[in-house]
Amino acid sequence: MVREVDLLVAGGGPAGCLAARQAASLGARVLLVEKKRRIGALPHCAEFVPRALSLELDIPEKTKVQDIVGMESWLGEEKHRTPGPGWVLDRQVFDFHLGVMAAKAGAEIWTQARVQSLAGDQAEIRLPHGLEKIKAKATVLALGAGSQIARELGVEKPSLLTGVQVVVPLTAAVDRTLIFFDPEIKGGYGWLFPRGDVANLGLGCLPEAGPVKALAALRERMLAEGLIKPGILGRGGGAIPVSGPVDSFLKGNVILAGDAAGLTHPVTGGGIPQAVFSGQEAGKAAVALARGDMQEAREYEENLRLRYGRYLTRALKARRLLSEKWGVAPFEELMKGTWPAWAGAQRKKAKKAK
Ligand SMILES: Cc1cc2nc3c(=O)[nH]c(=O)nc-3n(C[C@H](O)[C@H](O)[C@H](O)COP(=O)(O)OP(=O)(O)OC[C@H]3O[C@@H](n4cnc5c(N)ncnc54)[C@H](O)[C@@H]3O)c2cc1C
Repeated sequence: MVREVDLLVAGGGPAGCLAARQAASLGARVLLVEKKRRIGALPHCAEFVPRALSLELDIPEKTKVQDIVGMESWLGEEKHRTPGPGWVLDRQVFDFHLGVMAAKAGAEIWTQARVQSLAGDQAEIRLPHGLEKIKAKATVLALGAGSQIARELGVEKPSLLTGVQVVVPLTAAVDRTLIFFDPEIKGGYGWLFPRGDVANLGLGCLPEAGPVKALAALRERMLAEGLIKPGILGRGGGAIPVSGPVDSFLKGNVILAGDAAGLTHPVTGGGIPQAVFSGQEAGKAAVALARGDMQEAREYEENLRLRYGRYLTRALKARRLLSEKWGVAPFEELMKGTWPAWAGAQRKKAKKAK
């Protein structure tokens, strides 16, 4: 038997959950499918979000584990302190909370449900008890970075950095995100994002640059600096897309959102705010698409470009510096447009110096 819905949402990360919530709250019959056992189970993430995200989404206190006052970037021996307030979240709690919001709005959620194929309005979902066939008027594709299903729809494979991360005990409280640029971390950077007594210590770099070895070296450095204690409480990692937005966010009756749409920042690897924005917008657009309103559905592309076009274009330029000129890229060039607050602070400093 084929199950019919208005909207199929593929993937239960932030983009998928918010698309499902938005569409369900507009009255659509929504089915969200997630391959993991639980929404929010072990997301690959350093878990930092800027405070500005709260303008778009109510972020409950229970999802925040650490207040962040700013950022400290290490470039060799140089250290730059810049503004950049935000929070380190507990992504497991955060993503689950978004799933609950979607369910409360009326979306039906299936876990341990893997999208096996997607063609036109037909999808096959692999569940523990067998295969389910779904007929959907529209689909939101929010399967994260580099999915095979996206490729089958004609989405080009993005360039991916390999992200690796460990959870380590801190020696003392830290209230900033620490960022490390180092020639050993080729094509990317390292991070230490505090979360109470522990921190997410990780890096993203070119896969061929030996991410595991580079992370071991970074951990040794942090131990030598006295920032962390010995021991590893957890390990994780994942792919970080860094080639920018896909050529089209609409593929027939499929709408791409979040990492699947290539919205991750090509230098910082940050993608939660873009997943939140695009998920909500994709939910609205998918409802329009399901009732055959192409005009409104196309506004999705326009909204994404208006909101993130310039930001991501500038970041792509910085990414090129990171890939091509690594080792000689001046810090200020690298950072241009990457963290706007940083740029603002530098401008003020330069004015004062004059
Ligand atoms: C190591 C690392 C650190 C990061 N740190 C940060 C950070 O500090 N701040 C930040 O803003 N961003 C960070 N990011 C990026 C951030 O995690 C993503 O941008 C964000 O999760 C994107 O949300 P999404 O909903 O698009 O995709 P995802 O969160 O990846 O969700 C996709 C979902 O689809 C599911 N799925 C995949 N295939 C299938 C299938 N066939 N069938 C059913 N379900 C499927 C997956 O299980 C997953 O739950 C980091 C990424 C990595 C890898």
